[in-house]
Amino acid sequence: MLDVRELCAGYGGAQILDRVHFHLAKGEVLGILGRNGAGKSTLVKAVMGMLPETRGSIEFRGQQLLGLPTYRIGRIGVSLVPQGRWIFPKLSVQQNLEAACPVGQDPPDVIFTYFPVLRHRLRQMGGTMSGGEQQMLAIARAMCARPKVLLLDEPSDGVQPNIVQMLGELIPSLCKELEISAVLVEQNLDLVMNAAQRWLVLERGRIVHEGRQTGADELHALEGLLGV
Ligand SMILES: Nc1ncnc2c1ncn2[C@@H]1O[C@H](COP(=O)(O)OP(=O)(O)OP(=O)(O)O)[C@@H](O)[C@H]1O
Repeated sequence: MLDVRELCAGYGGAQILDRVHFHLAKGEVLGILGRNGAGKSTLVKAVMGMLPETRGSIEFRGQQLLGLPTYRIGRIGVSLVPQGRWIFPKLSVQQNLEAACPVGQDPPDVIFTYFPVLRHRLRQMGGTMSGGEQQMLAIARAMCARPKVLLLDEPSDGVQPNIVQMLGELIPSLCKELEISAVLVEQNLDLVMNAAQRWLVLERGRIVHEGRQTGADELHALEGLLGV
């Protein structure tokens, strides 16, 4: 679904990502781990076409995304759930969802299958919802564009543990059932090991580790790399 090669990106002449390389298979959940400032958010922003200083190659089903504006990348089938959620706080849940739908389309019903709480909150202002509920809204909003690739940037941030556990079960089942592939950027090791089939560790903008086994050795290696 996504084939990223030699990706370099940064801000104002400062290079943050250094020749990042990965692929994402259909229906796969790929974790991206790393300490604060490692470049995780920069990676998803670069894929979304939000950073002008991006070089390398980002292919989505064989189509080059590099150089396309963000709205085109969204229309082609890649959706971002940004860190901090960025829902519209003064719009209702319904309006938040409608704002993300292609013109003339309603929010897909399937979002209420995965997030039934939203159906009962359609008139509530987004900003009055809890952190966990806002995260569900942010994921549901991204699904309104009917993406084939979801980029989830630290969905556990500011969310209580029971909802994080729920996300750990929901993300892989949603991807499997709807044939969506996901890049799951996280600092929460448990969430990544529960939800992802494979994970990469970024350190100062470079991939320094790739794992897929959930055993004690891998956990120990990840804890060392992440300093937890
Ligand atoms: N808009 C910006 N302008 C300049 N530098 C930036 C900007 N955004 C991020 N950076 C720098 O890029 C580096 C990587 O930041 P990034 O947000 O990608 O890290 P991260 O791994 O997502 O961290 P965290 O887990 O804390 O969110 C950091 O050194 C950060 O200070």
